[in-house]
Amino acid sequence: MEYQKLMLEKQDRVCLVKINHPEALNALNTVILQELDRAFDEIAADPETDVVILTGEGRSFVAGADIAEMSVMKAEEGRRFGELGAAVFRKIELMAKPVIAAVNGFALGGGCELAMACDIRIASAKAKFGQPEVGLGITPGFSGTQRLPRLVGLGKAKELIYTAAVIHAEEACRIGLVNKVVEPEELMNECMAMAKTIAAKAPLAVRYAKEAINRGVETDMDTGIVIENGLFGLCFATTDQKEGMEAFLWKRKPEFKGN
Ligand SMILES: C/C=C/C(=O)SCCNC(=O)CCNC(=O)[C@H](O)C(C)(C)COP(=O)(O)OP(=O)(O)OC[C@H]1O[C@@H](n2cnc3c(N)ncnc32)[C@H](O)[C@@H]1OP(=O)(O)O
Repeated sequence: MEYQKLMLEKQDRVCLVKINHPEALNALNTVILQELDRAFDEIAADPETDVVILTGEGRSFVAGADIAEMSVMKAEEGRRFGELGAAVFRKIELMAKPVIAAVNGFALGGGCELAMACDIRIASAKAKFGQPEVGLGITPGFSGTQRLPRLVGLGKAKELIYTAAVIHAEEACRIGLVNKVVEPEELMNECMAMAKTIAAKAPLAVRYAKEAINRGVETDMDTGIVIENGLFGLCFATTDQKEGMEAFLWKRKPEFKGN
């Protein structure tokens, strides 16, 4: 499919999605949000992709939602813009295939929210994170008020959102907002290595694990355990479960087929 503001590249069952609007530090406008929506539908249906890496072109991951576009919005338009971003990010979060955010620079406002919708965040040592919205007269609007407390805890999330503080990658890692910080020149290698490690595992088992974790954290423990039981059981209907266990018992490498 054709995209104006995204670049998609596939390699070894990994799809790299790059937001390509560097002249505005990859600020998210309506066109980019709609293209992300379309791209993630395409990737979800692509039998050749098991893992996704999401990053930004140039010196920024995403410096937020497009302030110029938002500056002229009235209440109803603002609400609809928030709903669009929230829906696209939820699609990314719930997509069966794991998504790694390769945070190469600014991840502010909608950019931090986009990174949080991904499963795993690996950051360049140069990356900066924050929810600066209250300094613009708005709240976070692409689900940051919901995902940040779940990732870093209530007190830290409130501090970051109320003060609009911008923090460095190391601090983001210390508080649990990112998984790992690497030197800028190592970022894509590191993300690709992790993506390939995941892609070498049984794809359906990885997808069921993602579903169990995602649905489990949104419910109580007993319901979460029931969800896990169901998905664990489904694994035994796959040929990859037979292959994985047979390979272990015969002391050989498994060859997963994704079914
Ligand atoms: C629901 C979600 C809501 C939100 O996300 S609200 C937005 C939250 N984000 C922010 O508040 C960050 C806004 N951007 C900045 O504060 C600064 O940028 C940076 C600190 C990230 C970088 O500063 P520097 O290195 O001096 O670059 P530069 O000259 O400010 O930016 C280069 C070009 O990028 C445009 N740009 C940057 N961020 C945005 C944005 N979020 N929306 C629209 N445009 C943006 C600028 O205006 C400029 O453009 P030009 O060269 O034409 O002057």
